[in-house]
Amino acid sequence: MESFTITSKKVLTLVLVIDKAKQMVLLGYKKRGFGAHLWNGFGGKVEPGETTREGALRELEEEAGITVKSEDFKKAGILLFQFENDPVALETHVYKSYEFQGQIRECEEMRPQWFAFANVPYDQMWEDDQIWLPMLLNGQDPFYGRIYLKRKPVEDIQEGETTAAVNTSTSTHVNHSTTMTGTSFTTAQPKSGPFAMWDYQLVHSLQGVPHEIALDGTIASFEN
Ligand SMILES: CNc1ncnc2c1ncn2[C@@H]1O[C@H](COP(=O)(O)OP(=O)(O)OP(=O)(O)O)[C@@H](O)[C@H]1O
Repeated sequence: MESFTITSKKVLTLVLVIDKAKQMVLLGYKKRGFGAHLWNGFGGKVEPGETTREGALRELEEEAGITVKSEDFKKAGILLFQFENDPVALETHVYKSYEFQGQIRECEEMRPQWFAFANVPYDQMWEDDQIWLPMLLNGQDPFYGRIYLKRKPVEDIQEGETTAAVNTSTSTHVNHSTTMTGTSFTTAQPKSGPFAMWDYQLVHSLQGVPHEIALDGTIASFEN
């Protein structure tokens, strides 16, 4: 795991708005920047002086034009993305809401669209989304974990690439402990995006959501 050693992290947010009655989730097509041409939740970097909650609500308003009342806005998980040969990890705080106010609108960065739970475009999303988003949609949150990604060879990220099925024969590593041990699966072939998921450790937590994941993966405290 030498090539996945990290020395610092950036704090990011990711927001999923869900229509429970219609069993649909609001995603955004990222038009530019990191993760361009992929569907994802709404979010971005947390600014100095902002809490992750405030940052998540601001990004949702900027990118989808909608607001969520504080009491409806729930922390669903925290994910530490580690990239091969990159000492800076991305600590992503995931939030969810079943309610929202305002008019959904497109912006320069994101094009929002509702998807039925059964039609989420996982083949046009970050590979890790297919691991944790079903958990969030099925109410198996909160969760936390680490996800390891490798940069794809350039020839694999050309348009029209064939997408090999991900090996899901081993079960997803979801348990009720607070440790993050065990390996789940390694993708046979990269799917979408500039990075391929290499490995992950994901835990369905009964204690709430960790405040943060330390660089060595340890968890100090939880919030509810
Ligand atoms: C590696 N696997 C991943 N899987 C799922 N989601 C991922 C992700 N890696 C990053 N993300 C999300 O992508 C957004 C990037 O945000 P990003 O555009 O960089 O931030 P922000 O809008 O502040 O950027 P600008 O400052 O406008 O450039 C942000 O929500 C972040 O959580």
